Amino acid sequence: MAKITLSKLRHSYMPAPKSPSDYALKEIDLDWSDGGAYALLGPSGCGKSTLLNIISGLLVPSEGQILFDGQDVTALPPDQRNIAQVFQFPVIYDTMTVYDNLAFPLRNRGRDEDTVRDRVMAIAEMLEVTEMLDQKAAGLSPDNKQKISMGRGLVREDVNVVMFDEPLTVIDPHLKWKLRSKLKELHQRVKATMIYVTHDQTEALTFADQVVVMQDGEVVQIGTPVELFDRPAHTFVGHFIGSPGMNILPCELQAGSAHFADQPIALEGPIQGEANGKTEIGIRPEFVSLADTGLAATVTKVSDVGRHTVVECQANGSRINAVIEGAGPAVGSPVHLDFRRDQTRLYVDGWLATTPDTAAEAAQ
Ligand SMILES: Nc1ncnc2c1ncn2[C@@H]1O[C@H](COP(=O)(O)OP(=O)(O)OP(=O)(O)O)[C@@H](O)[C@H]1O
Repeated sequence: MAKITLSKLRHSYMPAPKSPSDYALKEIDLDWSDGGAYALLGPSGCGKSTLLNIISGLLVPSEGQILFDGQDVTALPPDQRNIAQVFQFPVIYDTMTVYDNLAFPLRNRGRDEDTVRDRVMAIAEMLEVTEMLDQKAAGLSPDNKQKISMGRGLVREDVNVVMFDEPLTVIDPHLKWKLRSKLKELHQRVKATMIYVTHDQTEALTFADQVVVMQDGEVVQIGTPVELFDRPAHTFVGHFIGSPGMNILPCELQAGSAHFADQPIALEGPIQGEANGKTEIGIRPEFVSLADTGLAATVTKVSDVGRHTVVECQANGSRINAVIEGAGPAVGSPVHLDFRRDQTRLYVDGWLATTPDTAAEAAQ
């Protein structure tokens, strides 16, 4: 396994790129540490496949370098990078048995049959497919075919990185959660460096220790699932992660305080920098509550989502979601909303601009 470094990486599909918008990947500097479980998360078109293809060697970046354990591999073709890849659709040989499919990557590299047997049996046991080893792959369900495809990616111990590209696309929704947790468990057992590419936040947050969130060719935040939820560095992360996502409200700054709908809104702490630009308040629905006083709003929708209720409100032309316990008020009711102060953040031009009030925290 290897540490992977992306240094000053940029890529444009255009022959003579000029402005930043001509680049599918804007400048990316990133370290993927040896043995880490990473997810690359972002909406369609943000540049995930471009980045994956650059790491695997299918694409040579317009600028910058890729290093494996400090060694420059930017110009190396895919077969010399020692990478395993699992794709959206199963890549297996239908006419071979499951055993031979799993053994293929090892036999291909000339491993002796004892080593092949040890590895295949270990991977089959981890994936719970031991009883299928003698079956022809052609007869397997799509889920099991994809499991074997994952097994082929994991069977070699000497790869630099295992990359998964939206691997659960073909999996039945009710089996997805099973394979998601299986992959997490597999990472803990095989301890390989793994990069999991997805546009699905649940998949990313279940699998990864560190999630790299991309938008429009840029990495906007790298963090643990908890960090991304607690302190989104950008409104995009706040909105993209969470269900429903963070409430983002336009606001004005007056003498250093944020005002929404002509009301002062207490922020978590001091504002860093000049705060020149578009100012917005960010607060997660989990920290908005219905109260006797506070921001006046009207309930527009109430959704019972199982463990809690999402109350959607309108205030001053903005939608504000609150997540509450128990039944919600009737649609059309006037309500007051209270924002938990230590969770109320300010964003300037999309980027987080407040820091926690350490004095208030210390007093708690
Ligand atoms: N071969 C290509 N030629 C020109 N433009 C491309 C090419 N491949 C991708 N792009 C553009 O580069 C940008 C990033 O695309 P990319 O496929 O990397 O995103 P993605 O996040 O993987 O999206 P998806 O999940 O839909 O595959 C997009 O604007 C896309 O249109």
